[in-house]
Amino acid sequence: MSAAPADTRVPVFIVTGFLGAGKTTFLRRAQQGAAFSGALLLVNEAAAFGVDDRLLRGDAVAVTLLANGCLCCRIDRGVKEELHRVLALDRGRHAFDRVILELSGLADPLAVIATITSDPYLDGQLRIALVVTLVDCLHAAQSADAAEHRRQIEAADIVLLTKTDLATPEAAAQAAGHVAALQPLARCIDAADARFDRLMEEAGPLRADRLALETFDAGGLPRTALLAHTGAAGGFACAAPGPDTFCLRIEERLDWTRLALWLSLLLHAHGARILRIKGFLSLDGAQAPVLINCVRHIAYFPEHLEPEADAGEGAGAPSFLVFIVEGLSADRIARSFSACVSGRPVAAIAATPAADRSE
Ligand SMILES: Nc1nc2c(ncn2[C@@H]2O[C@H](COP(=O)(O)OP(=O)(O)OP(=O)(O)O)[C@@H](O)[C@H]2O)c(=O)[nH]1
Repeated sequence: MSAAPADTRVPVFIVTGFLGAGKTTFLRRAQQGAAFSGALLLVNEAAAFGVDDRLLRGDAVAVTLLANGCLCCRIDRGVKEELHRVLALDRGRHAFDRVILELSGLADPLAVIATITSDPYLDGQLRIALVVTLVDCLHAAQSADAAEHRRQIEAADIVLLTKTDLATPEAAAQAAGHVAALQPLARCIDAADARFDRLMEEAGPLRADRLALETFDAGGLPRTALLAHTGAAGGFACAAPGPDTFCLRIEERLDWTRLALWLSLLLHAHGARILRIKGFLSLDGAQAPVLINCVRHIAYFPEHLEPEADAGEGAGAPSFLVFIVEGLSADRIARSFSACVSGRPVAAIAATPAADRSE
């Protein structure tokens, strides 16, 4: 009996997880190893202003920002068009040997998978190799009600638990239990112990085993395939009305003390409604932009980027902050920022591209 022909399609590695779970942190660690070598990296952001693509370069063949918000709703203009475009440009020359797709924290990976597998051209060129979902042990319980968060775990072949260094053992155990309830077949490990290049090597058997178990349990089509196609056919319902995404862009350099005080007051008062704040700041006296990250009530240590490592416009470029919030007024936040931090008027900019907002 002759062996089945080898699958020569380009493998696609999907990295997903809710807002602030640690996707970019994991990928930044991976870019120091061999994981990015030969890869085409697509970074999807919830806002039109990219942060993550500036942090991820490594040896990747190319890095493309898909700043099209909630990707599952705009899949035709987002990942699908981009994959068609790069594959057409490549014309079989194989300039890249894998695709790494970092999804926005609000994206539904099952819808993304369905879009790729239901497009005959893409399905002929690409195969889904692995879905890695990052789950934040500090916030797994708070995010449990978000449909996106559940679908991200349901899609997972591997779940990486993040922030185990900050979480209590009880919170980490609770997060692992939450994962097991939603996707018992995923392998769940501490992100600190995970290496992306190793996961890539094991991807084939890992995914095949999970899908085989799932098919066996369901007695037919894998459950996640059914979920994906139900979502795709019916148009996956994004959480309505959904979080608001907006940006503040500030032209002048900022005073760190005033900004830090304002942020800590904002998070203290409204952290429960702040899903995410991230951005680059141009601070008085700093040689390069400073990266800041907040998730719910927590502000993480600011990171002074190395001037040569920053792929943006460098020191002195306008600061920008992306906010993803629930039930907070963008204008009030902008007014408060103007009054307490910059001393000049700052307007909140809708962070989703105009074309997308018309939908
Ligand atoms: N202490 C600690 N901090 C972490 C860990 N993982 C991520 N962080 C921090 O959490 C913040 C958010 O991490 P990101 O990697 O930007 O999260 P993300 O999932 O890419 O965020 P979005 O793309 O906005 O959804 C950053 O300040 C990280 O430094 C971890 O395991 N331990």
